[in-house]
Amino acid sequence: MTADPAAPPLAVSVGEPAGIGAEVVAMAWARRAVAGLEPFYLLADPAFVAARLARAGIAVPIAVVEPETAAAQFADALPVVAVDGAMGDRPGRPDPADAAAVIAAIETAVAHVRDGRAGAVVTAPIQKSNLYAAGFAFPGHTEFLGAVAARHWPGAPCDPVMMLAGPELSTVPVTVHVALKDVPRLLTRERIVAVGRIVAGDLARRFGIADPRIAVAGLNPHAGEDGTMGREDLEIVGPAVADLKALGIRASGPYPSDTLFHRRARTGYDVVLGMYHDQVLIPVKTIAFDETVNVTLGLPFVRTSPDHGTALDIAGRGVADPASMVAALALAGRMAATGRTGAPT
Ligand SMILES: NC(=O)c1ccc[n+]([C@@H]2O[C@H](COP(=O)([O-])OP(=O)(O)OC[C@H]3O[C@@H](n4cnc5c(N)ncnc54)[C@H](O)[C@@H]3O)[C@@H](O)[C@H]2O)c1
Ligand SMILES: N[C@H](C(=O)O)[C@H](O)COP(=O)(O)O
Repeated sequence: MTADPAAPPLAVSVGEPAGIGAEVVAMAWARRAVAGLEPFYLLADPAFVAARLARAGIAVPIAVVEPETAAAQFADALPVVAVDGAMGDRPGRPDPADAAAVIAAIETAVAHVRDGRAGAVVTAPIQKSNLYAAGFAFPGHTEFLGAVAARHWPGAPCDPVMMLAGPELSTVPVTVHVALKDVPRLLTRERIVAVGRIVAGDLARRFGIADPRIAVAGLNPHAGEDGTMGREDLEIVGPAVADLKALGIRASGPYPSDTLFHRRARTGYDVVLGMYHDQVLIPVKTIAFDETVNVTLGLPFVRTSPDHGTALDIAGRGVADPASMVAALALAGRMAATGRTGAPT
């Protein structure tokens, strides 16, 4: 892909300051040329970023900028746009005092895209429990971004759908950040169809897969074994697959999920729609933890994220692998370019 010099840079929210976010963003910047990354800037407290990079021994210069001057600085330094609020350099020790600035970074990234100052949002991981402790009312970025988008793009479709996109496997959970015991209650024919439609539409529009093959995983062992191991696959998942087919979408299933992810099975579809988080995030992270990207479909803007979390256990040491952040930045750049030109790159 050739970078468009007129394209706005990508806005990257720093995520949990006690985690590895700032470190993997700086290390991704160091790989910008070899990875062919579009210009990006980090939304954070600049004093925190400087302190963390020094502590971690990451020799990346930073430049405090506005979004409009980020691209010009990108060759020489990691551009940092200051957010409201301070962030503490406490590796491995999240503090609810940082939560307001962490949330402000995410909100600001979206506002910058809305205003045309940024081309896409890339988020470094948040420590969900730390934000909850400070009153954050959303299970994760995915749900929060849906609410922020609805505010900034009134009337536009905003139904966030999580997709984990890896080099060999891409998966979508229909239910996301909910307790396993609540999944059967939350699983409806209508919701499976709604998610399937968003996946089919966005894979065509944003990924250039014109008629994506969607394999739908069953909820129960052996997809219910004809109703003997749970009736949801007969009564909810199966009818939803039929509805998707009736809409002209190339959906199939429900399939037993234990045999849906091996190498040969993976040649038969473009994406798996699963019924709950771990059913489809375990295989994708097991196959390619370092390269997989979390993409939010169903929004009026592009958002990507690495697939890993805050990695509190290794924060502050400069040893985190930035590969998934590099992949998230690269994918956001490609998706933003597709949005500008209408053609997948
Ligand atoms: N996008 C996001 O905001 C996001 C994504 C996933 C998890 N999380 C959050 O992160 C927190 C911690 O989650 P977790 O412990 O389940 O998963 P985790 O991904 O943070 O860590 C799991 C293991 O993988 C290692 N690891 C993670 N990323 C690494 C990297 N880049 N290089 C080297 N090793 C790496 C960690 O050291 C740890 O041993 C939770 O609050 C969770 O909700 C946030
Ligand atoms: N469910 C994601 C995962 O395990 O990788 C992660 O929690 C990120 O979710 P958000 O992007 O919604 O924060």
